[in-house]
Amino acid sequence: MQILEKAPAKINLSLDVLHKRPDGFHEVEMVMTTVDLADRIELSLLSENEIRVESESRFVPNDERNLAYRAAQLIKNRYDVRKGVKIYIEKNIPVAAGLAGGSSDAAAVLRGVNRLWNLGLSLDELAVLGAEIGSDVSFCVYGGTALATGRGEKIQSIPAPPPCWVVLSKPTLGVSTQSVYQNLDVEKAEHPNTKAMVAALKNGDYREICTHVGNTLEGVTLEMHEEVGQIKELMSQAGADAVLMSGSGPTVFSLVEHDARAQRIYNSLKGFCTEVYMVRLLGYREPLDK
Ligand SMILES: C[C@@](CO)(OP(=O)(O)O)[C@H](O)COP(=O)(O)OP(=O)(O)OC[C@H]1O[C@@H](n2ccc(N)nc2=O)[C@H](O)[C@@H]1O
Ligand SMILES: Nc1ncnc2c1ncn2[C@@H]1O[C@H](COP(=O)(O)OP(=O)(O)O)[C@@H](O)[C@H]1O
Repeated sequence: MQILEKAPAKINLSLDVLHKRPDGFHEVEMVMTTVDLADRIELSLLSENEIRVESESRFVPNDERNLAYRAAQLIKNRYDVRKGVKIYIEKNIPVAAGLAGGSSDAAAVLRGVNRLWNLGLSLDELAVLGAEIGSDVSFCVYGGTALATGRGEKIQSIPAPPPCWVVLSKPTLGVSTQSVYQNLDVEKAEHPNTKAMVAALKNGDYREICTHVGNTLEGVTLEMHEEVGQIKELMSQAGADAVLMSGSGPTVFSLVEHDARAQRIYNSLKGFCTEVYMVRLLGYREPLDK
């Protein structure tokens, strides 16, 4: 028996950091949405009682360091499952990019082993488990568009943005989420208007969505890596409707309504960095088990 799960990347349409908490994490308000750039996860039963991870990507560890491995291990231990699983990861999402690739793989494994091992858990139950793996995993369990609060694990579904193109561009450097949060000065940083973003989504108002994109972490990563600013500049010059860094970066995305303009932005970025993608928003909760 083989199970396939699509593990899509996310972008943060807005990301506000409110304050640092006593547990070391930061309290956030994030509006997140999935895009059609996805890893493909294949799960199959193993005759041995073990977890095996395989991938052709040289950036992905094949042991406990892999979030997909940890997801299988967590659910196996919690529900005392005495069966094995082979997890094959076709890696298409850039790694350490601010696109939650690892978190989405972990979420896909939670959904997938739930089916493979006939555990009958709900998405809400999987999302609670996901929070033990990482702050972004709960959102990735559901996909779609949501307001994420707490340290990112409290999820409220909201309407998807109107259809548009998303052009993503990642400079050839990785960013550690932990170091970006460590270097953030919450008082001095810029803060987006989360309420206005949520209202824009509820109203299906594309222009207002573009007006209210914002990311409190952007200034920190911009300060560390000038390439991020250069990509932002190129995208704006090429006519993007909105330009923002996703998560802790370094990937920058633009939202674009018109096909020809999206293609122009894609082409102009291709001359600047190798990892450029032009994709559609997924945005809504699609059945993720294709
Ligand atoms: C910034 C965001 C925005 O979506 O995404 P990425 O840039 O990683 O994609 C997330 O908040 C990242 O979520 P995730 O990558 O799951 O983070 P975790 O593994 O839980 O935490 C990594 C480290 O980031 C810091 N951290 C994370 C989340 C949070 N709300 N406050 C924090 O201070 C902590 O130092 C933690 O040790
Ligand atoms: N399945 C996985 N895919 C990608 N990265 C993974 C995975 N499992 C663990 N990692 C590790 O997690 C770190 C962050 O990866 P990723 O989720 O791609 O970034 P981000 O949190 O910035 O979106 C990387 O250092 C990577 O080695």
